[in-house]
Amino acid sequence: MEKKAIHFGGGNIGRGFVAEFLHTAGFEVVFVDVMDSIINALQDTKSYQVTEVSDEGESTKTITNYRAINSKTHESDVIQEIATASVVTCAVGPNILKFIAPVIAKGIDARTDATPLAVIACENAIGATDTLHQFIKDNTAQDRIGSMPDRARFANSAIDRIVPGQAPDSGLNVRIEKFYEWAVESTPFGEFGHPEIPAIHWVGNLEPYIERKLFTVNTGHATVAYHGYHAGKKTIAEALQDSRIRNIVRDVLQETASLIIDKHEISAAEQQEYVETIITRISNPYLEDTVERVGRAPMRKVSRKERFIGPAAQLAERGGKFESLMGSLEMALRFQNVEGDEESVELAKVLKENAPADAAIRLTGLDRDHPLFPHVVKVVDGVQSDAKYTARRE
Ligand SMILES: NC(=O)c1ccc[n+]([C@@H]2O[C@H](COP(=O)([O-])OP(=O)(O)OC[C@H]3O[C@@H](n4cnc5c(N)ncnc54)[C@H](O)[C@@H]3O)[C@@H](O)[C@H]2O)c1
Ligand SMILES: O=P(O)(O)OC[C@@H](O)[C@@H](O)[C@H](O)[C@H](O)CO
Repeated sequence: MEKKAIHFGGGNIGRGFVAEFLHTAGFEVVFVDVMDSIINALQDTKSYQVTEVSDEGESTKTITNYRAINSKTHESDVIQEIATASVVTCAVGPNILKFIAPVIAKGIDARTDATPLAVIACENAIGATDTLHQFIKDNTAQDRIGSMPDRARFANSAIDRIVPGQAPDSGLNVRIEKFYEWAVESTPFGEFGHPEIPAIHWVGNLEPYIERKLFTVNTGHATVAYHGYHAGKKTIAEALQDSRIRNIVRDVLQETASLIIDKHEISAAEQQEYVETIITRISNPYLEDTVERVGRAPMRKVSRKERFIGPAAQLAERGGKFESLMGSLEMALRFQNVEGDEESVELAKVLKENAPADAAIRLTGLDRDHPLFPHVVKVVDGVQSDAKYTARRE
């Protein structure tokens, strides 16, 4: 029987990463999305192309063997597909997990197969599958929760590949970088074993992988985006041509490197090599990745476990340096009222309506007695007091 995977989110990383590797592993991929244009395009085509772009040139793969369902209008079809699939993945954004959980819960509940479904959330967030799992439990009858491991197993993942926004005329085709890394926990599958997906690096302990990725790739990327946005740069590659921004990124990544080396027993030389690879990757001029895409959703990005506060809080607890991370935080807080970015509008409102300490708590989730807290309050106060922003507060 053909293996079937249900993938939520037919966007950039969904089509350009997850579906590509599921397809290569021999799965039929059933995309689930809520956007009519994507569903219609997937239903009307038999293939799309994924093109890797680098200074070595371009290389194109054709993705076939997929279907697509709109969960807004065809929920019972999605439940049926999940009930008979081997894998469920998603790449919808961490804030959307609560919305996809009810239908996944119903699909899991309807399963009769002896092998549990493998559920892997592919989001930029620590413990995204755990978060989804909790939402699924919240949507499952109490007397069915104990036996859920017979029907589904949940594994966290760390996913890395830069997929920028695509040109408006590109249709379903995706231009991406060549590099990729997909690390997934193997232990949740127990005696059943993990699904066979060659692109996945199966690991016993995911924490070093996800922290290293989020606190290097995404901390660096977001730092360039926010500093670049304020310097009037259009793309990440353009921002990195500015030596001031390049130096800032290096300083920030030195701070997070000290945490990663200290906490995860990764050698200084290995981390240095990783940092150099990341700087080269995000400098890739062929990707045309905009500062708005990389800076998107600033409230998520300044939250407790995320790319700035996550490492800075741990560094503060360990007596490490985090000044440059506070500089990135400041620039993130100035990413306000950006067209098309709802969180940037909400961020402006929170900063306008709250005293510094209250805004700091609301935005970062830090406790008042955390050693990082006074430093964050100072940054918030500085942004609120800035003449440009004071005008908006009155
Ligand atoms: N783009 C990258 O470089 C990259 C790399 C690694 C990880 N990620 C992560 O992958 C996730 C998706 O990012 P992206 O860049 O592909 O974003 P995207 O906006 O291109 O894709 C998200 C997709 O999810 C769909 N969606 C929204 N609500 C939904 C719902 N309720 N049910 C089903 N589908 C729904 C959207 O319609 C869209 O097609 C994010 O968590 C991001 O951090 C992105
Ligand atoms: O997807 P976000 O909004 O969490 O972060 C924006 C980018 O940093 C991100 O999408 C990277 O391109 C990706 O994480 C690279 O693996």
